[in-house]
This record gives sequence, C-alpha cells and structure tokens, in this order.
Amino acid sequence: MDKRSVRDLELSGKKVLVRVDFNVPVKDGRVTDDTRIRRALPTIRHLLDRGAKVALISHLGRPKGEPDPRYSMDPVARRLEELLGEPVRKLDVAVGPEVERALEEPGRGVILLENSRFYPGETKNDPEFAAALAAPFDLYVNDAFGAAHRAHATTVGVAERLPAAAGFLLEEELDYLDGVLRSPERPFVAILGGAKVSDKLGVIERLLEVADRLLVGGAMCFTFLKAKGLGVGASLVEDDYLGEARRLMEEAADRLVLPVDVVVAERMEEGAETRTVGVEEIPAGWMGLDIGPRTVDLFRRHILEARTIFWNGPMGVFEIDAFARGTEGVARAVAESGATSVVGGGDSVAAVRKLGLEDRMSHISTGGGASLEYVEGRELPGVAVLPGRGED
Ligand SMILES: Nc1ncnc2c1ncn2[C@@H]1O[C@H](COP(=O)(O)OP(=O)(O)O)[C@@H](O)[C@H]1O
Ligand SMILES: O=C(OP(=O)(O)O)[C@H](O)COP(=O)(O)O
Ligand SMILES: [Mg+2]
Repeated sequence: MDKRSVRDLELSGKKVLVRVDFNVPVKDGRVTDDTRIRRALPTIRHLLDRGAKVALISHLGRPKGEPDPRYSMDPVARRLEELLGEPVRKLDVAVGPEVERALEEPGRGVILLENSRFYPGETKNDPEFAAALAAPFDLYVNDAFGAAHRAHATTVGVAERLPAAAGFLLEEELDYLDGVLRSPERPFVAILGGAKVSDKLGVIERLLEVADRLLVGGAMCFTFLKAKGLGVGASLVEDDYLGEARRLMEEAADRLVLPVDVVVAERMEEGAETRTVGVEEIPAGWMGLDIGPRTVDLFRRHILEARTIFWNGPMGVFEIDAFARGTEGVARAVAESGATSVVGGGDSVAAVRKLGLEDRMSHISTGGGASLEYVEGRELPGVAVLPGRGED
C-alpha cells in the first residue's frame, strides 16, 4: 500500500486519535463477536509501546444522531480491556473539554470515546464536528477498514484536519484484497446476503461484471424475487430498487443465481412457527428469513466449482437457530471448496466463527460493505483521504 503508515509516524508524547471499527454484535450488554476488536490490537499496542497517548473512536449500530443507551460503547470498553490487558477509560462523550482532560491524565492505557453516531455531524461529515473531534489531538490514524467506505467525520473530516496515517489492519486488509480479488482465479463466485439491502443493492452492478456467478440470499434476494413478479409476503424489500433489479436480472441472467426455496415465519423470533416453501409460494404476511435446503444444494454446486470466492452477508437470520441452516450450508460449502475464500462483514464473520469454520477460510475481512466496494474497484473515501508516503 502506498499510503503513509502508522509505522512512519513519530509517536512519543503525541496525542493520537484512532478511528477503529468496533461496530460489533452486542447482546444483553455483552459483545458476542470480538473479531473487530482483536484485529485492531496491533495498532493500539504499537502506539502505546511508543509512548503515544491514545484515544479510540468508533460508531456502533445506527443510532439517529443523538445519545441512545442501546448503542453505548460500554460493552465494547469491557471487552477491549480484557483483550488489551491495559486499563480502558470509557468517556460518555466524543468531543469537548472532557476529552482534553482525559488526555492530560498520566498513566498507561487507552481512552475509548462514545459512539460517534450519537452526534448528527458524524454521518454528514459536518466541518464543525470534524474540527471538534480533531482539536485535542496531534495525529490521526485510521484502522477502521470496515467503515472506510463511509465519508463521515471520523473517517474523512478528521483526516483532513490532522496529520494522518493508515493503521496495520487497514493496510493488511487492502494488501490482501488487492492480491486476491483484483485479478481472481476463475471461476470467481460472489455470494451476497445480509440485511443492508439498500446499501448493497446499489453497488452490485459492478460485481456482476467482475464475478462469474453471483449467488444472492439473505434479505437481499426478496427485492429480486418481487421484481420477478413473485409475492414475497412481509419479507424485507427495497421498492425503490425494483426497476434496477429487473434490469440486472435481464442483463446478467446467466450469472445471477437466486433462491428456489426459502424458510418463512410470521415473526422474526426464537420459537416462531416456520415453513419451508418454494419462492412462488410465500404466504401473505409471512417473512422470508433464510434460504431453503434446495437453494443450499444449488448454491453449493456453484461454490464447489469456484477457484475464488467472495462472501458478504449471512443467508438468513443466523442469530436465531431456526434461520441459521442456510448460512451454515453455504459456510460448509465454502470451507470444503478448496477455493481462495474471502469472507467479509461484521455479521458474516460472526456467523463463520460461531460455526467454528474461521480457520477454513483464506481471509476473514473485518469489512462487509467496505470489501464489497473495494472488490468492485471503487475508491474508499476513508483510504483516499489519507496522504501517500512522503506527502504532507
Ligand atoms: N432474510 C432476512 N431478513 C432479515 N434479516 C436478514 C435476513 N437474512 C439475513 N439477515 C440479517 O442480516 C444481518 C447482517 O447483514 P449485514 O450487516 O449486511 O452483513 P455483514 O455484517 O456480514 O456485512 C444479520 O444480522 C442477519 O440476521
Ligand atoms: O458493520 C459494518 O459494515 P458490514 O455490516 O457491511 O460489515 C461497518 O461498521 C459499517 O457500518 P454501517 O453500514 O452502519 O456504516
Ligand atoms: Mg453487519
């Protein structure tokens, strides 16, 4: 990578703001998958070992620009402290005099700032908010690969206001994805699922050009099924995208593979009554929450032919056992394929780890949307803004 690295910085005595992606799954006040925290540790330790004063900032979930206790970083602080083995001082704010005071306190350890999305200026990349974030610091390091596709205040605005560099995780992710996915061994099979339908449908056009096959499951597939004229009940659908979905299906009919059966339920809950139905038979009022067994077989056949696999987004609501079998079937097929495999995304990685198949993948990427956009050859705003080696 040709960006300035954290390795190139003079760090002793410096106050450093580090953007991490600690947008991790949390249940009942506990972090259920700590991959993103563990992967940021090398950068944090490097900074501490060289005498920097470190404050970390991340978003968590999608709160609406104001404090919301459901998305507090408190559970993350507890897990980070266990993993880092150093004190973590969690603040309830991300800007202001409290941050300045905390940075003046002596002793080792790190500061964890509150959720950046508790401020409306974050997602708008508001200049005033970015200036307030930058004010107490000497340097900025971006190690948040998973958020690098967002042009927000903590990923872009602060980088424009402080001497900036890439962290080790950001470097490692870009180097790996460059090597494997920009010139993939073929057949190259992409698998897409998950819940961020509007975000990800908007960027798959290029993926259909790059990949030999695109297998679509998760909440994603219902927009395509509806665009085909099928009834999808109460499944998640992006109505604004139906025309585009129809066009993509016409242009890429041979490459786009959709489910043939799905698991449906009336409620997205543990213990809900479920049915497995063909995609033409989704009952009104029922939601598609997983791909069905015939779809797993179909996807499996494509996966076993692949030499390179890129997978982002679970095939169903894997957090609930009744809707986890599609994701499990796909994960097992990827593990058995012998292909070079990249699995990306906070939730996809959590699913693969839950199944104990992490070591069977070639690369576990901490970014879903970010890796998807990178694979397509898009420039990631959080990377583009960082200076090159030797630049100011
Ligand atoms: N059919 C579906 N309906 C609703 N939610 C779904 C469906 N399939 C998968 N999901 C949800 O998608 C979420 C993950 O989506 P996303 O964030 O896009 O993936 P990743 O973090 O891997 O990039 C999971 O929490 C899962 O429960
Ligand atoms: O979890 C993330 O992306 P992912 O779900 O695609 O892995 C990132 O933290 C970005 O979060 P966002 O999609 O709310 O901006
Ligand atoms: Mg996610």
